[in-house]
Amino acid sequence: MNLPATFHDLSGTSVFITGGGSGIGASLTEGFLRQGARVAFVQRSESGAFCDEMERATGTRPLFIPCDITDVAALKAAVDRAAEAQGPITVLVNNAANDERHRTLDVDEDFWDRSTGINLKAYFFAAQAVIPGMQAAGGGSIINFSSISYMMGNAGYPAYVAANSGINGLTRALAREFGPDRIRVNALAPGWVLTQKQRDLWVTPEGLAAHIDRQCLKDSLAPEDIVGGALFLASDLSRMMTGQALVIDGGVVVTG
Ligand SMILES: NC(=O)c1ccc[n+]([C@@H]2O[C@H](COP(=O)([O-])OP(=O)(O)OC[C@H]3O[C@@H](n4cnc5c(N)ncnc54)[C@H](O)[C@@H]3O)[C@@H](O)[C@H]2O)c1
Ligand SMILES: O=C(O)C(=O)C[C@H](O)[C@H](O)CO
Repeated sequence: MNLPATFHDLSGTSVFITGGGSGIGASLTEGFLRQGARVAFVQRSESGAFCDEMERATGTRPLFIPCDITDVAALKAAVDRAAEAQGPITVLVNNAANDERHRTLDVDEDFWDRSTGINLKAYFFAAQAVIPGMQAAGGGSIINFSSISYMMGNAGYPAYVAANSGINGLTRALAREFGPDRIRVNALAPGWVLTQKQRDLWVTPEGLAAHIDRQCLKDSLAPEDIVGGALFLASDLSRMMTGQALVIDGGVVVTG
């Protein structure tokens, strides 16, 4: 990954990323490591090979903690372990999500609870787990990954879309509550980012062409394209920015 900028204040920072071993999360892990940050990440699947790769590429090994983020006690234990090993967490990236497709008339209560458990509830409890450490450290930055899916009004995964809208409400509420502690809380909403998983599961030539037709910029987005926005929101460069949603989508959703 070639990063054209250095955010000096991120060097040595203790960063915690959910789902930091694959997809966009893997690029976030690499991006923060390249800034000299100490990165801990959680996900369910084994990540030894990815950590080896990161150590080779950046000179620093991320701390991988296996954890299902829908298990709130395990999530809190993972945050505590990361803080103990790498110092108080001052950057939290709520990135892990599940965009499994479903149809409204097929959804039962169990599916709804599982979906919102990953896509919304875990965001809240990860924030709750890091906030006392951020308060003690004199501040921090929480970055909540959302999605343009709810701005576009996408069909095909209503529980996911609802959670992504909810993430913006949560972001604003936490920004208001913890602003006096100098804890900034922002959302980052990517457009369609062509991870390997997206290519394997959801990308069709027609679907992609129709989507790019809606973008102002006609290139497709790669995971690396999202990293700069996350580094900016983590860094003091965005010192007075909180409660906002930063959209990186090639211009599908025209904001302003
Ligand atoms: N890829 C896109 O096109 C796109 C578009 C808009 C928004 N986003 C958002 O960006 C973020 C990352 O997306 P992505 O496409 O890289 O996702 P992904 O599905 O490729 O990766 C998600 C990560 O979360 C982890 N994860 C999932 N469930 C978990 C659980 N219960 N416990 C622990 N870890 C778990 C996975 O292991 C994986 O590492 C998400 O918040 C997503 O909503 C992605
Ligand atoms: O899945 C998401 O969160 C997306 O935003 C993906 C795309 O924007 C979508 O699949 C294109 O219609």
